[in-house]
Amino acid sequence: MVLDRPLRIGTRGSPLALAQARETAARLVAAHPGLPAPELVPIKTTGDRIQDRTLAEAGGKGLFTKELDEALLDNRVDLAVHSMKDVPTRLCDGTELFALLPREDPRDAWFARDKVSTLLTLPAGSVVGTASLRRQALVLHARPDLRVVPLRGNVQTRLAKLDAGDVDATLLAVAGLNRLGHAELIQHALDPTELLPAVAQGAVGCVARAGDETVAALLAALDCAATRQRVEAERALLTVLDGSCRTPIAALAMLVDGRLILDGLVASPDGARVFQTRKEGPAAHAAAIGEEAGFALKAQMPADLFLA
Ligand SMILES: NCc1[nH]cc(CCC(=O)O)c1CC(=O)O
Repeated sequence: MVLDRPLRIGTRGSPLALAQARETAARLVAAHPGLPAPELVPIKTTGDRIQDRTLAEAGGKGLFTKELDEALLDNRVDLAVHSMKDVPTRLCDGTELFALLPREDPRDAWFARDKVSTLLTLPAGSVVGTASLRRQALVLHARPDLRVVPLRGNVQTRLAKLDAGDVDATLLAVAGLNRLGHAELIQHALDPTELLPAVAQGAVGCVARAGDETVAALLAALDCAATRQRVEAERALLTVLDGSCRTPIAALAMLVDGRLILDGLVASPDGARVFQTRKEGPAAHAAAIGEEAGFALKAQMPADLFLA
């Protein structure tokens, strides 16, 4: 398939978003020899503008996707590249998810200012910086004696704040550091049994206009089936729980010999209460396994957890 003009790829302007968009462009060109080099179109989203409060405080869904959806629907871009972690379970009407790139490492990476302390050995009373309610809840669950304060900004900003002594430790997605070419900065990756990742962490998705057959066909070559099954299961769990920014939810699906194993968790923001489930089945039933896990969590959790 050959297009006579460059594809316009909508992306946020952060270094990580640009790296993901560049990877998508490179994969498109590799899959479709003769395709004109795609053009990157950086677009600022509401999530990029909010710097004075955490996103949970700001509320609302699609803080990192809305302006990219608008650009798609206005025909200013042909596709948008997203961290799937930031994409609401219900996509914007008129858009469709056409490809998931091969998933990166889904785990969270740990950074201590002293470069030796771990989540378990950090001195009592130490301050962990994170704006993620999930990371906050799971850190406090493991270590109720630590303090969690909001820490926002892109990867570089947060690591600079750690160096400057604003906090004693922080967490970032391993995937982000790997995709930025900074794997060497990772002190260690937290095991999912210790800190279960966010739904779709490490997955990158390509969204385009529903019914755009040309772009759909170009993106079909990029879709990773294993990633799709894992992300489908995790997002089905999230859909059942109607995940809002205010509820710490975590899920991770793994594939083993054609079977999908899904771990899911909900917690109170203070980490005092954690509810977990594990469901498994044939990988082809990914969505059903996700729903089953979601309902199992819903059955365990007290209603006030959603309001906490
Ligand atoms: N909410 C911000 C965000 N969205 C995706 C990633 C990392 C990359 C990924 O999970 O794919 C990050 C930063 C982080 O959590 O450290």
